[in-house]
Amino acid sequence: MTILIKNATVLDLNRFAAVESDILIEGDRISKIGVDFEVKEKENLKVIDGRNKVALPGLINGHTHVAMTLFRGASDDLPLMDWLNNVIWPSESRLTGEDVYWGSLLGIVEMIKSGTTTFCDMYFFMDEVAHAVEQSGIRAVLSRGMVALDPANGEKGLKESVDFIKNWQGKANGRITTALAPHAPYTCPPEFLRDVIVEAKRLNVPINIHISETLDEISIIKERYGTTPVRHLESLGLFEVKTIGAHLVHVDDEEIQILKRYQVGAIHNPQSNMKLASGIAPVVKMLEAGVLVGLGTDGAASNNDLDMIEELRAASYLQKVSNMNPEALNAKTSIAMATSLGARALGLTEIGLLQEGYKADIILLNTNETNFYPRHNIFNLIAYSAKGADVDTVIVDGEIIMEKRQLTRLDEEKIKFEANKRGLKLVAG
Ligand SMILES: N[C@@H](CCSC[C@H]1O[C@@H](n2cnc3c(=O)[nH]cnc32)[C@H](O)[C@@H]1O)C(=O)O
Ligand SMILES: [Zn+2]
Repeated sequence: MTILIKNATVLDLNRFAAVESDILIEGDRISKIGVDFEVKEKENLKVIDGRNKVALPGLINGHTHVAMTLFRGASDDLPLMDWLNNVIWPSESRLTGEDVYWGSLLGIVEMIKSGTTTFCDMYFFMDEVAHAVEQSGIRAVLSRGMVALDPANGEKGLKESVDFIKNWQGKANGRITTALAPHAPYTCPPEFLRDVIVEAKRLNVPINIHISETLDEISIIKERYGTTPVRHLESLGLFEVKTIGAHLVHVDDEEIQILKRYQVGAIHNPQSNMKLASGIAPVVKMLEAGVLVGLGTDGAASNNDLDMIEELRAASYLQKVSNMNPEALNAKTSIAMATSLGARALGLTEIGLLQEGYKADIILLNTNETNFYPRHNIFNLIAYSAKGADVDTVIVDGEIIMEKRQLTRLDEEKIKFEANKRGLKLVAG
């Protein structure tokens, strides 16, 4: 189908400008942005009225565990290690593939409705997550999380990961890409990580891993290996593979230089870090050093939602208060972290900008709500006043997957019903 968005306010994140223009989408790509251009296709043309709407690249959720929506609100107000060991991991041991499928759909609906068009996931029963992605029309980088404290479990995880990558890499017209996901340096011993690095090079996929999330992790790594997580992973050669590192809360200046040198994608999850009291990542310092910093929500059980508009605002406010500087992490930078910079952090080169030739992953925010008036500065309005519910239309890969807040592919009521039933049962035991 050919889609023409007429008279929208289009965000150009290369120049950080907002321009009144039309956008033409042919197939899965943006073919033209401008005014008064001729459209040849007349028959199969869908025209969207862009007045009172701002078009921006679809938001990129750089780190989540999407099916963890099933555990949302089941257990809150705990530190990470207690939360994982005593609540989440026992409940996860009862999960079935079908549960993960419905939980993933619930999370995907939530993401689409708040403007996310790409997410990076680490979980298990990944075939089910991939089916949910395929059906929903969203884009995703998917990885099977591997915990190797018990070597047999690590081996099983690696085998499943390799099969998953072979089956799904590039599927759904390229909407699905894959990664290898050793869970964290404290759950994956060096010998296992070495095997993962070899496989990642052989399969040419990135590595997705939690790094330096809490001070507990820092103590564990210090005790076991006499160093810090980033140095430990560097010495193993892990960063020779394109790495997507979630959290990176506790990193010193020298580690920031390591992250920069290897172009590690550092995914900042401010709300999860605040809620689990993990700490405050030195985002301003990382950005100044030239690290590719993206943004993520983490799972819905530690956030507790998957709304990237909220997340980018939280990122900005957290840096302002921790640096005691209101100029820190300004509106444009936090929007870039959720879009163009986030794409680069994940190693995705065809999304994150509204630019001719790029994949057509576009969201339209309805700017006709009171929170968008007066129209002083659209970047400030998006970063500090917009809400997930202002997302009106979502296009991924050239297809409209939500129009006027109605999902075109998914049955939202059925998804809520199934996910609720399954989530309650899993946590009750
Ligand atoms: N336990 C599985 C694979 C783990 S997938 C990824 C794991 O990350 C867990 N997780 C979710 N949020 C966080 C976080 O913030 N830090 C560390 N782990 C997390 C999540 O509960 C899930 O168990 C196996 O070996 O078969
Ligand atoms: Zn996580």
